[in-house]
Amino acid sequence: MKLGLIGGGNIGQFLLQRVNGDKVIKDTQIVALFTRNQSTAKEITSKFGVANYETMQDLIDSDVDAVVEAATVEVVQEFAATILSSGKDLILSSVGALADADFYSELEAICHKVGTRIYLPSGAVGGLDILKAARSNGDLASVSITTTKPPHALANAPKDELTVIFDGSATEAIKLFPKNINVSIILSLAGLGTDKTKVKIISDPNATKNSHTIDATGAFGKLSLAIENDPMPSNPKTSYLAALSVLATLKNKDELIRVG
Ligand SMILES: NC(=O)C1=CN([C@@H]2O[C@H](COP(=O)(O)OP(=O)(O)OC[C@H]3O[C@@H](n4cnc5c(N)ncnc54)[C@H](OP(=O)(O)O)[C@@H]3O)[C@@H](O)[C@H]2O)C=CC1
Ligand SMILES: O=C([O-])CC(=O)C(=O)O
Repeated sequence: MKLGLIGGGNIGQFLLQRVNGDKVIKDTQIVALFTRNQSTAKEITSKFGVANYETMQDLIDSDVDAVVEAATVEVVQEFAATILSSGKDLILSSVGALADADFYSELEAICHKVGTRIYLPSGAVGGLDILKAARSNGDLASVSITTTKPPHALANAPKDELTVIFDGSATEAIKLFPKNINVSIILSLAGLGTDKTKVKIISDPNATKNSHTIDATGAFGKLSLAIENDPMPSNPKTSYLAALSVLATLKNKDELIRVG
């Protein structure tokens, strides 16, 4: 499989190292890159042997089979429809873009018409299997997530005291923190939707990890899941697990026997 990559940052460079450098996925290579910073693009192209495209359309017109996004919510909003319409599958890191129900429906309609698929990795959290199973019978009653990060991993967070900087719905959370709370949208999509998924974001000056606590209730019983994520060294906002989950999605994309 030939992959195109959007975004040469933290997750993008991790994928380049594992897929192209270490060849961890048989018969799969990242062959094309579209990113913003052209000096980073030059370094990446010479280190990993990918072609750099200065416009998204040029990448779409290339012979890639699928496109992996590791950029921003805005980039997904701008380019997802064109990519899917061109017949290429899309694997997203910035899943927060799908919080907008109209945008979600628009992309779903394109996939239906063209026969393409969107893959949404679990990101920096887990428990999606439990939410999906509970929801399948209409028995999921509540879902909430509390995210705690150090102030330097959040936007405009107070530096010296533990502060709840957001308390509300996932719908509002992703608008205010598009680089921090994609996790609330993957939980919403697996569970009760963005309006009913409750989100709390805490800035903790003593935190060294990106922690997420997920609570859910329903006819199945009660879920309580706490994860303490090590941040990526190159971008403290992003947990290492988020990058691993994209790699796992690529590895499992065409699997014949599906787990979960
Ligand atoms: N689903 C989840 O659980 C998680 C999702 N994420 C999300 O994944 C995404 C990637 O994360 P990460 O790799 O850490 O982010 P980085 O900031 O490290 O990298 C983003 C890359 O995208 C590039 N970029 C930004 N804007 C554009 C644009 N308009 N056109 C082309 N390229 C662009 C940046 O270029 P430049 O160098 O010029 O800035 C940079 O190379 C983010 O949206 C993040 O919020 C992160 C963690 C968890
Ligand atoms: O990486 C994390 O811990 C969570 C994150 O940034 C996001 O969901 O956007």
